[in-house]
Amino acid sequence: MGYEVIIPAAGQGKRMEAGKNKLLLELREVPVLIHTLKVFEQDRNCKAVHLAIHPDDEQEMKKLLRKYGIKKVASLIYGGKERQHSVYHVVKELNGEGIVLVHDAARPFVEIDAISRLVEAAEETGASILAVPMKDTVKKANEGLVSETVERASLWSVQTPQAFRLPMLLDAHERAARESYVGTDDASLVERTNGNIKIVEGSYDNIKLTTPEDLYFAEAIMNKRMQGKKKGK
Ligand SMILES: Nc1ccn([C@@H]2O[C@H](COP(=O)(O)OP(=O)(O)OP(=O)(O)O)[C@@H](O)[C@H]2O)c(=O)n1
Ligand SMILES: C[C@](O)(CO)[C@H](O)COP(=O)(O)O
Repeated sequence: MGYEVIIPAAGQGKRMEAGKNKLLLELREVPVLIHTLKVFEQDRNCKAVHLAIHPDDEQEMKKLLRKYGIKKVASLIYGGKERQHSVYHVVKELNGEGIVLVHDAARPFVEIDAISRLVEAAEETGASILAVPMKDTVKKANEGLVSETVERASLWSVQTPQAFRLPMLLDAHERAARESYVGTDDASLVERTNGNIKIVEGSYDNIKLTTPEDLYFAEAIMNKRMQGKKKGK
């Protein structure tokens, strides 16, 4: 059940328009990055955290790790131009055949129960992803005109963490690098190597903080969790 986790945190958060890496923004006076890292600090199955960072954030992030007593960060590695490059820079440094998770630093609301179900699935199939059923109707379009409505029953909104046996993840990244393929998640690279990827149903709360309005959703999720705690849930 033990796993290591790669946390890409080397983005610039351009769509958040905060003028700095969105991971340094605070939710209830704690930086987003720390909210995310605390989940893995608290999960006893997490053996080590590997953080991909931007050189410009290095000092600030190191300071935060000390301030909040984050102990499981085993390596800090400079990321690359795209998220995928940041993950690859870390994957290359890891050893063994165990389960490795990749989790966006910008998803602070993932829960330990979901991580455990994800890891269990990856132990069976070699790869698994968290996802939720699509709620919207999705259409394809050409130059602003609808060309097709996609069958919703088979559509999932994909989240992180995503879990893989390390050799499978490494092979997929090496192949993508050789073929100059850039995908928006790690599973899309594994799909190209014909890996079987199990979908594990997650929670709609596990949002990625991407644009400014996501901060309002984040506040609502934190409120809901506080209320739950007060009621002893
Ligand atoms: N070159 C990059 C780009 C992104 N990420 C990380 O990947 C996660 C998901 O990416 P996204 O939400 O797109 O973050 P940003 O790239 O920071 O945002 P934007 O695209 O709006 O600039 C984030 O934790 C981000 O820090 C990364 O490690 N390296
Ligand atoms: C990996 C991911 O969070 C899964 O939903 C997503 O694909 C990242 O994409 P983005 O382009 O960085 O928002």
